[in-house]
Amino acid sequence: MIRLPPHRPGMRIGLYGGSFDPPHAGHRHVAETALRRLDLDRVWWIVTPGNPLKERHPASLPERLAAMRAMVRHPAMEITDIDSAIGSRYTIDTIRYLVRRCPGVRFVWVMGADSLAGFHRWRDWRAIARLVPIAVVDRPGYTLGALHSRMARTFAAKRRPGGAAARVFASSRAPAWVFLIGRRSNLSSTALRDKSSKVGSMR
Ligand SMILES: Nc1ncnc2c1ncn2[C@@H]1O[C@H](COP(=O)(O)OP(=O)(O)OP(=O)(O)O)[C@@H](O)[C@H]1O
Ligand SMILES: O=C(O)c1ccc[n+]([C@@H]2O[C@H](COP(=O)([O-])O)[C@@H](O)[C@H]2O)c1
Repeated sequence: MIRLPPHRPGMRIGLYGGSFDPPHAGHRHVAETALRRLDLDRVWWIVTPGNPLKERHPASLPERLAAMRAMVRHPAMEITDIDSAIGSRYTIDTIRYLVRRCPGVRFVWVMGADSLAGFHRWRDWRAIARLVPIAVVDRPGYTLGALHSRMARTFAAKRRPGGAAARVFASSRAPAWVFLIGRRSNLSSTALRDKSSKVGSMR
């Protein structure tokens, strides 16, 4: 059995999965927004060995974990390799595993607006939505696509308010989702990779 970060029944824990190739301040913004606005006790970052929908192979897992540990220094945030430790490629499998392993913990899946826009392409996406509440942090360029996505339309009646009421969102019964609007970040890993390859080619 793999070792999980400390947890106990009743805790509200955000699960924030990603490629993080490389991690950037936009990722930190998402995790901090979820932590604060949903009044979470913890955010567990879950570094995927590889997004099943992306063809490009990311940097090695140890490299990405090291970069994230250097960037994320917050007592309520845990950087984990849960996906690879349990051999999961798909989010549904990771969430099922965690829900079974941690009875009484209130998990919330956390993601950016671009992920909501394409969520209906994820394996068993409806099952994910029925298993845990989902919090979505807005991202420039993706607001409309997210709010008109198949997931948003399918579960339109299950959308919860994102204002002060979001503080109790983690106790919602799934399916439930919230769209957190506010300060936004336009950073992306693609832009950072492009920039570093340009700098490299100028040397
Ligand atoms: N600037 C941002 N604002 C809101 N959400 C973001 C932002 N950047 C990333 N996210 C979210 O963080 C999670 C991990 O994203 P990911 O590691 O793919 O970063 P990315 O910048 O989108 O990378 P890439 O450009 O390589 O696709 C996803 O849920 C994504 O929606
Ligand atoms: O389970 C799926 O089918 C699935 C499809 C696409 C993305 N995901 C997950 O979504 C998270 C964000 O991925 P990414 O590459 O956008 O950072 C990460 O945890 C992936 O494992 C999951």
